Amino acid sequence: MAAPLLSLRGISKRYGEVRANQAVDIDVAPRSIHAILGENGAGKSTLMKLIYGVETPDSGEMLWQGVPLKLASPAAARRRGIGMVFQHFSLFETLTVIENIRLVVPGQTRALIARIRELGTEFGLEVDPHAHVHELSVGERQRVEIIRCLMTDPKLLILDEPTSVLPPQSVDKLFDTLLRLRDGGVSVLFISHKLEEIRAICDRATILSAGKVTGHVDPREHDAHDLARMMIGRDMPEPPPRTPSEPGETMLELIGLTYTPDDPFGMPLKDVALTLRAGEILGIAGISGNGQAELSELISGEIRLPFENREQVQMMGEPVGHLGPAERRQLGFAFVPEDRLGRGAVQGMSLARNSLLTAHPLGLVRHGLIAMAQATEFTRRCIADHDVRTSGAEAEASGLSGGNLQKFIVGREMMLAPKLFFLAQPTWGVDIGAATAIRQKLVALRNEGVAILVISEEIDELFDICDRIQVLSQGRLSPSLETRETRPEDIGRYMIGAGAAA
Ligand SMILES: Nc1ncnc2c1ncn2[C@@H]1O[C@H](COP(=O)(O)OP(=O)(O)OP(=O)(O)O)[C@@H](O)[C@H]1O
Repeated sequence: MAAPLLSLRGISKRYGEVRANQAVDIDVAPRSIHAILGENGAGKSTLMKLIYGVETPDSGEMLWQGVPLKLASPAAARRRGIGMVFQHFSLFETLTVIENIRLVVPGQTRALIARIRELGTEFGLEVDPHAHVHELSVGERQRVEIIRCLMTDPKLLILDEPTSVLPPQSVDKLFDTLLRLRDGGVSVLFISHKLEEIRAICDRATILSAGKVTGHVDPREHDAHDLARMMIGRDMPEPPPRTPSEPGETMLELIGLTYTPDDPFGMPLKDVALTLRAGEILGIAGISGNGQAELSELISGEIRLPFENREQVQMMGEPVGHLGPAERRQLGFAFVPEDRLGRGAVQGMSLARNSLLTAHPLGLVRHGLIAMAQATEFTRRCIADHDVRTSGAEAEASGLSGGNLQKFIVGREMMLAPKLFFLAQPTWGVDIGAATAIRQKLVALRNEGVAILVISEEIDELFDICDRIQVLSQGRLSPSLETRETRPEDIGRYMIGAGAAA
């Protein structure tokens, strides 16, 4: 390989007892797309934070074009030519594209606009500099983030799970951009759990396991099964078995649900109808931003309807549209929100205290006082049964890797033994082994008679586990489609609002 652009030698980083990176050696070649693969908690994000100057290594050396590199901050990394696009975007919605860019990139507005257009044409990142960010799709927002990085002429661009937020059409467009960037002389470091994507565009892949490098491979020479085996140390798990079942009583019903959000950037829902019975899994397909957030909040009770419209949402046969989340939970409803940091868990609290948030009715509070021993015991069981990799019940939620926190939240809600279980993006950021485990558990619950509603952008996931699928597009819900009689293209047609075809 040509002299590396970036070399890591013996890089280690600990958080307390956790050795997040141990003696990591990696060479990133110039003009390459280099994947970092590994299970949840393997240390991928930590490594990227070290390279971008968010954290400093405890030991080891980084070399940039052969010269030792010490970074005190992300600003220092950017000055050296290292840029990073985070999973959670950092744009101001009420400002325009150019206003957002001007906040971090110096220069005259006219020259900046010309440069935005130039980069857009060169790398397939077309976006209107005068558009307000709230008007843009997720794919377009990501383009703005990438353009903003490119304005500082980076030689290395780091992308942390860039495709997890994108609909399929935008993924292809992003890959086209990354290939053009590579051909234009930029190297890309790319974290993803999607092995097929890695095979499609990466020249090299480094596999991390428990903080250590366990291999460097050319991903094009291995199939997804091979890569999974290297990553998780065993064969790729089988998709969950779905046994035929006779659906039981209706557990959730939405009847003519129409709702206009207060938020001017929200998506109104129009005449949404669905029925979910005990012993079935219903999937809601579609791209976020088409009413998913509003629908989730109306089902969870975070948004309440006026009393006179309460019949539009029914749970276990009762009208609940006017009730809040706690009252709905009392009926046997459990809920995993899409936003695990803002609403699923409180970052600054221990896992045991996070258990209390929703599991308090299971004897974790007695006579109005927290029963800490019970909360700890509940949390230990959740950690053990759901393979949450953490130091224990006292660990703070903020110290868990993204995928492990997701496993904890899903596990906590499953332990409530709900009759009606609703999950939004249940395996977002979860590695392939753990995602299959979650899907298997959902199917097992369905076989036991639980009614399960899943909102997901991952069509494969919905086809794996759902009995029926409905598509949410522009605030309208399609009719119910039997999964076994439906093809992904049928879902795609509803996603773009085209409806059924012969
Ligand atoms: N700020 C922190 N405090 C304590 N522990 C941390 C902190 N950040 C990361 N860790 C721990 O370091 C390990 C590596 O975490 P990291 O986020 O790098 O994993 P990852 O491979 O990116 O995982 P995922 O795929 O789930 O995002 C995990 O055990 C995590 O709990």
